[in-house]
Amino acid sequence: MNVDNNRILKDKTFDKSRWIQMPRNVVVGHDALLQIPGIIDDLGVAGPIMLLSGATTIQTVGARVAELLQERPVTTCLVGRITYDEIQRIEEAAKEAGSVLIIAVGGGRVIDTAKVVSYNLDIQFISVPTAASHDGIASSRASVVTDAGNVSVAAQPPLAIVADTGVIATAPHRLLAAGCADIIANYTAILDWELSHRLTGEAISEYALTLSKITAEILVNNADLVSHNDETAAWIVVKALFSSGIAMSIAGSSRPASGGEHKFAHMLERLVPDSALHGEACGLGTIIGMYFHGGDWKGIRASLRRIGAPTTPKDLGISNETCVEAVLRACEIRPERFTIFDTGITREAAVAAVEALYEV
Ligand SMILES: NC(=O)C1=CN([C@@H]2O[C@H](COP(=O)(O)OP(=O)(O)OC[C@H]3O[C@@H](n4cnc5c(N)ncnc54)[C@H](OP(=O)(O)O)[C@@H]3O)[C@@H](O)[C@H]2O)C=CC1
Ligand SMILES: O=C(CO)COP(=O)(O)O
Ligand SMILES: [Zn+2]
Repeated sequence: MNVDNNRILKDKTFDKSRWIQMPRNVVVGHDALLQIPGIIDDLGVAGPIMLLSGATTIQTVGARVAELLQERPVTTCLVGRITYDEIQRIEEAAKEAGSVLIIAVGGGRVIDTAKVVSYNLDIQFISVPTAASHDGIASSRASVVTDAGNVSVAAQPPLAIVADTGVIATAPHRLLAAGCADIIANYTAILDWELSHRLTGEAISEYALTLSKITAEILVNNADLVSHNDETAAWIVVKALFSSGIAMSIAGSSRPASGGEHKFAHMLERLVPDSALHGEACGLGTIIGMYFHGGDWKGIRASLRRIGAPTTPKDLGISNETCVEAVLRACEIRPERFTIFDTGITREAAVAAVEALYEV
């Protein structure tokens, strides 16, 4: 059943209520894909299935999942950019096919699309990440691209997550490094949340905040283990992405994992679409955000470098000027979310921050 995570039920004695939705089955490990038919049976969902995937992932993992489901009625749909038009197109296809369950096999775009479509149609969905590239694997939020930039919308968390570490370990290392950067972003996301709490009185959830922070710390402590084509590395990163997603579900917002560094990343995506993976842009934003907070930005940069994530505009193939523009215009994204990027940064300060990225 879909719910508004922030629904407030008025009551005479206690006027606060929150409905937190969490995944029911989480299967992580080698050959976890093989568990999908059993998981569907365990969930007791019977009827037509919509298999959502991406243009690349359908050819490998999506095809394997389709084979595992060959006894069942399955409609396959490929997801492009996650916009409201695209969501509507997939909703229509799911309605036409009478789908009662969505299985999302792919990266963050595919999984976020399934979250919104399943929420709108009030049907269930299973998240099958093909890469550890983002922390939306488990969360009840989805990020949708609009003309005004990315918006974070309430959505349905997966009823089950199937993370096959064999699959994830063979994905390009760039995706794993981006997932790590999306977690490292939690450092500045929580600093921004605390800043907003102090300056604007915004409510914070200590549980969500602490979980988000510990998740980033554990990941950074294990950074040396994050190597390519290694299932242990896939394990470590998937656990962190799951944990960060749960922090968002507890908060009922992406606040614990998305602050100014994400606003910067969303603006960069708007200025130069597809120049970076989501996590890569967030990593760059985290160094810059930490620089403005006066924190250990060199430590953040060192962790990102160790993992193999980009740390300069040059690494991403974009100009310093574009990066400065993204710093200055990050405040246009989700203006209601107060962060260090919303404090009136001057062009001189933005240029200095971007130049500092190259310091040895
Ligand atoms: N809701 C939330 O809480 C969160 C949402 N997000 C969202 O997630 C998205 C970012 O996710 P991300 O995964 O980086 O981006 P994408 O979903 O765009 O995936 C990036 C690319 O990786 C490819 N890919 C995925 N898995 C594999 C694999 N095993 N082998 C080869 N290629 C593969 C995809 O292929 P294909 O063409 O098949 O798609 C795609 O081309 C953004 O839209 C972001 O806003 C991010 C964090 C949190
Ligand atoms: O990416 C996220 C957390 O990593 C959350 O997405 P938003 O920035 O769209 O809220
Ligand atoms: Zn993110």
